[in-house]
Amino acid sequence: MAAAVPALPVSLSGRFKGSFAYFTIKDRLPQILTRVIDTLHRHKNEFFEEHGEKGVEAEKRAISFLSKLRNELQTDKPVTPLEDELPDAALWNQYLDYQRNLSNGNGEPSWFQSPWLFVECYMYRRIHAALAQNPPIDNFDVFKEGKAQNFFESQEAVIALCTYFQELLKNIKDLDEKQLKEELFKLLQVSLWGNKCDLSFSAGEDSSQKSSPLQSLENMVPYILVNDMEKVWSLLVNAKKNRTERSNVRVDIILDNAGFELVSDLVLADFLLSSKLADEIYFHGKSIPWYVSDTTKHDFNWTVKQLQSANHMWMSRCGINWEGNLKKGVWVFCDHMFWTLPHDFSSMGGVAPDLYAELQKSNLIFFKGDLNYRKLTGDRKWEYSVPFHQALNKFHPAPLCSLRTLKSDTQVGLKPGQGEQIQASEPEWMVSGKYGVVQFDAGL
Ligand SMILES: O=P(O)(O)OC[C@@]1(O)O[C@H](CO)[C@@H](O)[C@@H]1O
Ligand SMILES: [Mn+2]
Repeated sequence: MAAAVPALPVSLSGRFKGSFAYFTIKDRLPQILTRVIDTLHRHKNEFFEEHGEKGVEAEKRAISFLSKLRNELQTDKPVTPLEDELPDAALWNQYLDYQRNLSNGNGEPSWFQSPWLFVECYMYRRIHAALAQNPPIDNFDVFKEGKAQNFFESQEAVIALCTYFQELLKNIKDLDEKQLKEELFKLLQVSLWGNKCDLSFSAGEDSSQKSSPLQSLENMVPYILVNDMEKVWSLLVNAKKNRTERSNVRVDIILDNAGFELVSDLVLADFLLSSKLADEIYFHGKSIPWYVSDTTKHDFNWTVKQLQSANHMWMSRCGINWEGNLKKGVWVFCDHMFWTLPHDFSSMGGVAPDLYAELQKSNLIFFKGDLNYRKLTGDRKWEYSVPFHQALNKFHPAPLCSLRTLKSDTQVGLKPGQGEQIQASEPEWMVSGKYGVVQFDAGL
């Protein structure tokens, strides 16, 4: 007889009063909406100058749509179908129907009763609709200023990282395997801790990298709760050894935040190419503004341009090399609608088979950040010691590795008792961003 498939644990949700999801929906999401409304107010003159009265009217309509949204959220109203005609609207509405069926007559899906992942994604999709439906301001990214500010405030850390990296490049050809591995580990950690710098967590408050990103790495090792860096190294070294002329080693990076985190990911990607551990890197960003600080194509290109034209030799050297990588096609930026749908990744094969097939071509996929971790593991109340492979729930396009600082209360793959022990002395350990994981799954 086939072994019974264990039922999935319940989804995190605002219905659990006092949980992190509850506080996020109650406090942080309305705060984010208020900031978005303020941003539009502040740009009123600009809209007028650019588009005349039409621009101001569009701004007013967007603001009233967003105020209505904030009210629906705060009074726990049912989640309503999307009424716009954007390309993903039908998929969203199908997903809402699916949630209706799940609630099994227990009322309509609503902000505090439905899964947190669903309603939080839905809020960002409605913010997008507020703008996209209102030309001529339909291309305005309400989060752009914050992302740029985060980048500029991290300037010193960016300089420190670019300088370190350009020094490293000078003698990268002479490094033996042990030294290469050490450098990989350093840059993996910089990219991991770079994930502290997201803006939805702080509801848009300053969250830039102030100190040198390389200095304190050693002191932070004890905070890496699952550390699979050795596995990442073995995979890359073996892929390199087995590589033939026709089989390139391909690494994919599912990006998270713009600002310092993105720079740390680009440095990691450059290292993988320059060390010949990989031949090509595919970056995956968001096709609409998302979770305040996530990287869109515009943010990606803007960042490379900023580095290129920086008034600092090593920063601009990085930017010039990266632009070159994009031109040569050894770096590729992609976006896909799936990344901004509410589905967790176990449904990618069904909902976005083209994206799943694309990821299957990869030798190794890095998933950056907390939201990607939530989507990898379905955003559920897992026991801490459940194996990562099990929580992935059949999502295995290729070997993958999550680089994530803990900013939401879900975590798997810990040793028995490990989570409980930290919980006893630090009740905020899962949501403070102080802990991180480098968590690998080999796939099949
Ligand atoms: O994915 P990221 O940028 O690391 O984090 C996104 C995030 O701040 O947004 C949610 C809170 O609203 C949490 O899941 C998470 O902490
Ligand atoms: Mn993010």
